[in-house]
Amino acid sequence: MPTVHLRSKDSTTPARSESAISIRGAIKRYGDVTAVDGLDLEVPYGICLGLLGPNGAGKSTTMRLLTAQSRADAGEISVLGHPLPRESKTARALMGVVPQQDNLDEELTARQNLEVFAHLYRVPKADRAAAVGRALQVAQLVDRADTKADDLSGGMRRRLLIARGLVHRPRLVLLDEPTVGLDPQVRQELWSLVAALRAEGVTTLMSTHYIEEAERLADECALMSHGRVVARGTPAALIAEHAGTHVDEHHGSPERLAEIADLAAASGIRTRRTGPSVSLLAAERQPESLREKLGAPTVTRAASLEDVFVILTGESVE
Ligand SMILES: Nc1ncnc2c1ncn2[C@@H]1O[C@H](COP(=O)(O)OP(=O)(O)OP(=O)(O)O)[C@@H](O)[C@H]1O
Repeated sequence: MPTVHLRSKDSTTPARSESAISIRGAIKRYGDVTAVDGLDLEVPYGICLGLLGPNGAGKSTTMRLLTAQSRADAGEISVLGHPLPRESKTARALMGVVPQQDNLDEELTARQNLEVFAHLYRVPKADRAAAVGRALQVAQLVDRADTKADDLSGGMRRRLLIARGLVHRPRLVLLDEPTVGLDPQVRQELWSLVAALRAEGVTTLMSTHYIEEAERLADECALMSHGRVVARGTPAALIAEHAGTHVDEHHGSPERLAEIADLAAASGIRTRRTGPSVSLLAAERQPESLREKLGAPTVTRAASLEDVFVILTGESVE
């Protein structure tokens, strides 16, 4: 990964807000569906916050509210100190947005795609060539600058999409499911790109339903379920609070597993079903009496963010 400078040079003039993003009590309804349901979210400057949640949790809707593509039915939202929707134009010009859907112009080359956005983001004419050159470097597409987007591989297009959102060196970047549907190798490449942003101190809000992605890249995670944040903290803190230090997995017949789950619940120990086993979270907290009734677990393993995700959202993971 080349050393690239992604952060805005104008960071000497930070907005006078405490958070890069502030969402208070936001509600967004689509007919009978409440996609965002009283959402509170503060993103301090300089961190990468992972917005983690299952499909339908409201992550994309939250992103759309922040880019003012959607208007909240209630609540207060401000981005880089600019209240939305009143100052959405200013806010949009200051942030970089990387959408979930690939919306590159396929007829244009990589360079031309970046030029169009440098223009849209009002990069001064004299600086545009340098901005585009830097973005090509970020995307590692210097050699493919004159290739039409249509002829780039899936991974190259994703990198271009991210670099396009960075062409004006924004202080805040919104990444909506940056690696959804990509193969593991391409995902790894994009992770280095996001890690570079983080190292540069660019504030990043990244929605994802890949737990590993959040665990690797995010300083903090906000776990979203049914339109609101149900837990927030560093991955380590979330694991310690909700899943303890270790998990006991018990295998057995379906009847035995149901019995184990009932016994654990009666002792206030949370469980999750994983295929042919039942897992006791924070197993170190189980009383001796329960341990005696259950016998030795089949496997004992370290608690993970996946355990937290499953227990708090009630969803399984891919
Ligand atoms: N334009 C829309 N019209 C109607 N319902 C919508 C619309 N956009 C989102 N929804 C609904 O709002 C809820 C939240 O959707 P949203 O796309 O924000 O979730 P998500 O967490 O981003 O999930 P995914 O990972 O699948 O994108 C879902 O029930 C979805 O069907």
